This record gives sequence, structure tokens and C-alpha cells, in this order.
Amino acid sequence: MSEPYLIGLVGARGHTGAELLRLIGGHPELMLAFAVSREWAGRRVNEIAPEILDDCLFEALTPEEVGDRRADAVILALPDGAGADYVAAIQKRAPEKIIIDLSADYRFDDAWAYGLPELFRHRIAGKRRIANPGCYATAMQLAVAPLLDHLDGPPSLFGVSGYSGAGTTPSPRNDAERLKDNLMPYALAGHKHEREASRHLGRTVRFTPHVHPAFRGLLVTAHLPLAAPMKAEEVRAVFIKAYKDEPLVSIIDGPPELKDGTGRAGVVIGGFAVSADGDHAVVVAAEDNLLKGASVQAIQNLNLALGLDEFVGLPV
Ligand SMILES: NC(=O)C1=CN([C@@H]2O[C@H](COP(=O)(O)OP(=O)(O)OC[C@H]3O[C@@H](n4cnc5c(N)ncnc54)[C@H](OP(=O)(O)O)[C@@H]3O)[C@@H](O)[C@H]2O)C=CC1
Ligand SMILES: CC(=O)N[C@@H](CCC(=O)OP(=O)(O)O)C(=O)O
Repeated sequence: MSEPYLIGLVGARGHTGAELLRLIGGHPELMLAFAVSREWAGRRVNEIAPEILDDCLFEALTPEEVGDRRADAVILALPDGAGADYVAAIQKRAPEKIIIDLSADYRFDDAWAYGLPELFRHRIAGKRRIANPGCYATAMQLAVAPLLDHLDGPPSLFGVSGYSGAGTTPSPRNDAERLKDNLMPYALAGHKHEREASRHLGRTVRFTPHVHPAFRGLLVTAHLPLAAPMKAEEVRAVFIKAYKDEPLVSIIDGPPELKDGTGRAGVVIGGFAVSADGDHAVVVAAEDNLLKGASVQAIQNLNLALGLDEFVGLPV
């Protein structure tokens, strides 16, 4: 058997970091080289991820140390704005290393591939700098893209996410007490994922996010203005055709509920209602924000960058 690829993870204490540790530990072609956390330095990684079989400890590595450590790829699972020093150090000391960045920092940068494989697979394979999409932006683009040629005007999307979407730094959006029996709207205009989805779809979308009281799970409901009347079966057929070969996109008849996405590796899309006048269609997508919304997509991208089967190591 060939040597496994060595993977460094920076931001390993976080919500997406924990999912990535488990996925790396269970992947037949990957081995964890190091896991960076300042707060958990010295603790054993397999306390968090039993899938990691060796005695690797969390370490507080500097960006330069990350650049110098032996690794084929580094995944950055850091808050927006915190990864630049790591990217610069890798660029300077070991530019051949693959970087998968989970933040929003490089999603608008043409020097980085945008890692939404179901839509842009051919632009990701073999690349060394990959920006992993946002969680809502993933569900939104998958819910809109198949109908792009049938649209007349901007789609409008209502989104709901679990509070793990807001990371571990305390904020009203991850305050479980405040969210109890509650639903919190935020970023009513100009959410970063509205800009991200608009940019990569090549069409303006409108998006209003909300956070719900459960830890994980995300739903978007898309209102899609149609250029010419369509029947609900026609809308559904467009989605079935678009995703027929995609193991991480499931099409169902009725609208998925939030729980249909929670814990699922991929996205489930359904609903496919059309207004009585044929003016607009409504499509619903459910996803786990920490899985296809972050870590699963990062492993898809890593597999593509390494030249492996895109789905190896993933529960498809
Ligand atoms: N949560 C989600 O659903 C999704 C998140 N993302 C994106 O993924 C990234 C990670 O998110 P998430 O896991 O939720 O974040 P968390 O807040 O849960 O974790 C952040 C991690 O970054 C480390 N960290 C924080 N600040 C710094 C810093 N200045 N320098 C070095 N390390 C730092 C922390 O570890 P320590 O302090 O111990 O070093 C921790 O491991 C974010 O950019 C987020 O937007 C993308 C899609 C979905
Ligand atoms: C509930 C909640 O706060 N969700 C986050 C989800 C976005 C996210 O994870 O951010 P990145 O674009 O950096 O990947 C938000 O709306 O900002």
C-alpha cells in the first residue's frame, strides 16, 4: 500500500475542526500530521476524535512552524481574517503544499479555486489553493443553479442555520439560552454569502439568514422567478437531470425538513412547487452546515487536489 498523504489542520479546536479530525482519521489515504490549537495545546487529539489512532497532541504552532512541518496539505479552519499569516508562511516556505481554506477570505480571489465541486469540479482538480464555500452559499447555489437558464429576476432565499454556524467565539448567534424557543434574523441585507452565491452563480440573489436553537442543521427556501411558466414536474425534472450523477445531492419530491439535512454528508433538495400563475417556483434545500457546508466539502476538495477519487473517505 502507498504512503498516506500527510494533512495539517489549523483551527482544530473549532466546530469544523472537530468534524475534519474525524473525517481525516477515517480516511484510507490520509494521515493527520499535526493539529493546531492554542487553547488545547498538549491535549490528545483522540479525546476529541477517536478515529485518530496515534498519540498526536494538539500543538500551538506558529505560521512559520506550520510552513516548515512535513505535510502534503494544510487545512485552515480559522475565523475570517485569521488565516493570512499561515497562508503567507506556507507560500514563502513550502509553496507546493496544498491549502484548503474554510473562511470567506479567498472566495472572491481569482488566484484561488472556488471549491463547490458539483458546479465547478473541472476548475478544482489538481489545484493547490482552494477556497471552501460558505455553508449557506453551498445550499443556495445548489438550490438555484439548475434553474439559472429559466429565471427572470433575482432569486430570493430564506435561510435558517443551527448555532454552530456562528463558531465558538461567544455571540448572540451562538448563545443557546437566548436562542431557546427562539428564531433570530440577522444580516438582513448584504450577508457575505449573498455576495458569494451571487458572484459564483453569475446572478444576483437575495438572502436573509436566521439562526435556530439547535446546534447544527441548515435549510434554505428559494423563491425563483420564472421567465416562462413551468409545471412543477418540469422543475423537478431539471433538478433530477442536473444532479443524477451526484452522490452528495439527493432529490426528493416534497420539501425536506431541517432534520433531513442534519447529520447527512450531502444536501437534500425538494419541494418543487410552482405558483398557480406559473410565475415562480419554490425549491427547498437541507444540509448539515458542518458537513457538506464545511468539512465534507473540504475533503471533497482535498481529494480532487490530491488526484484521488473525489468521494474516497466520505460516507456516500
Ligand atoms: N461553523 C460552520 O458551520 C461553518 C464554518 N465555516 C468557516 O470555517 C471557519 C472555522 O469555523 P468554526 O469551526 O465554526 O470556528 P470556531 O470558532 O469553532 O473555531 C475556530 C478555530 O480557530 C482557532 N483560532 C481562532 N482565532 C485564531 C487566531 N487568531 N489564530 C489562530 N487560530 C485561531 C481556534 O482555536 P484556538 O483558539 O484554540 O487556537 C479554533 O480552533 C470559519 O472561517 C467559518 O466561517 C464555514 C462553513 C460552515
Ligand atoms: C449562524 C451563523 O452565524 N452562521 C454564519 C455562517 C457563515 C459561516 O460559517 O461563515 P463563513 O462564510 O466564514 O464560512 C454566518 O451567518 O456568518
